[in-house]
Amino acid sequence: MIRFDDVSLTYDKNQAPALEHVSFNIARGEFVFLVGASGSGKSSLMRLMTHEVAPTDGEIHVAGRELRNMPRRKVPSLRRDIGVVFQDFRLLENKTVEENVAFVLEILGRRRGAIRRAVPESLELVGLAEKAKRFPHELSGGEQQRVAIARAVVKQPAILLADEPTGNLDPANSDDVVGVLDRINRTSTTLVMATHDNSLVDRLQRRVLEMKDGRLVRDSTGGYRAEALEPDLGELGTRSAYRAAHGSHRLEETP
Ligand SMILES: Nc1ncnc2c1ncn2[C@@H]1O[C@H](COP(=O)(O)OP(=O)(O)OP(=O)(O)O)[C@@H](O)[C@H]1O
Repeated sequence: MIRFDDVSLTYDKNQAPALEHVSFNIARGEFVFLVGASGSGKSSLMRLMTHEVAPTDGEIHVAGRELRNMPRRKVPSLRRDIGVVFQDFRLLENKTVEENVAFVLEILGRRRGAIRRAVPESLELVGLAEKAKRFPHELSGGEQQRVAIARAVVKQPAILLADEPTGNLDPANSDDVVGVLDRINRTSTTLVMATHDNSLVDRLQRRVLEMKDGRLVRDSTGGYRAEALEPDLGELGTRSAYRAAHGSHRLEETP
């Protein structure tokens, strides 16, 4: 689903490379932690995945596309397949929870009926169906992050990138957010989460990619390998699994 082959990235020729000779392969449905000190290159990896920046060297494949030679006009289609969540939530303060989530689909030009169905499903997935009419400032940090997650997954992306999603949250809210990410991963969404929270990484026992000074220094695979559990069904498989999960996950499972 995400493959890096000997990827290097230099932002500025007068500075050391941000990434050097990075290679890994993330299969469909995996949950991968990206760890490493500040400045080690975690965000740069994510920026390469969304084609916000292009590699200086090496090849990147994301959701069946080779990014290095990808024409600019194909970038929106790549980004439809990727949801992104940031540390600072980035919600629109003058819109309600449901309007924040609907906005993504409006921009994508989805029909009103489809939006009316998708938004409550997405809010239910993150356990916030009953807060649809609230404004962001009326929610806790953890709830705001869960709205941001609902917004990221409402378009049913194959991949969800979370860059320090618990960085601004206390332990209880962090647990809620990680519980939601874990649930989303179980709908076959490939999940990559950058974090500084070692206790969380230890607890979840998933694959860890560790960066140091722009190099990949550790790739440990946890107990769960999605490709061993499920055949690769392509996009259709992802969507149907997502819908099946929407039907089966109820609010009482919400942490
Ligand atoms: N837009 C940019 N222009 C120039 N250098 C950059 C740019 N973005 C990042 N860098 C440099 O690239 C290196 C990797 O930064 P990156 O943001 O990927 O690290 P990080 O591991 O995500 O750090 P943090 O945990 O603090 O978010 C750093 O040396 C940083 O200064």
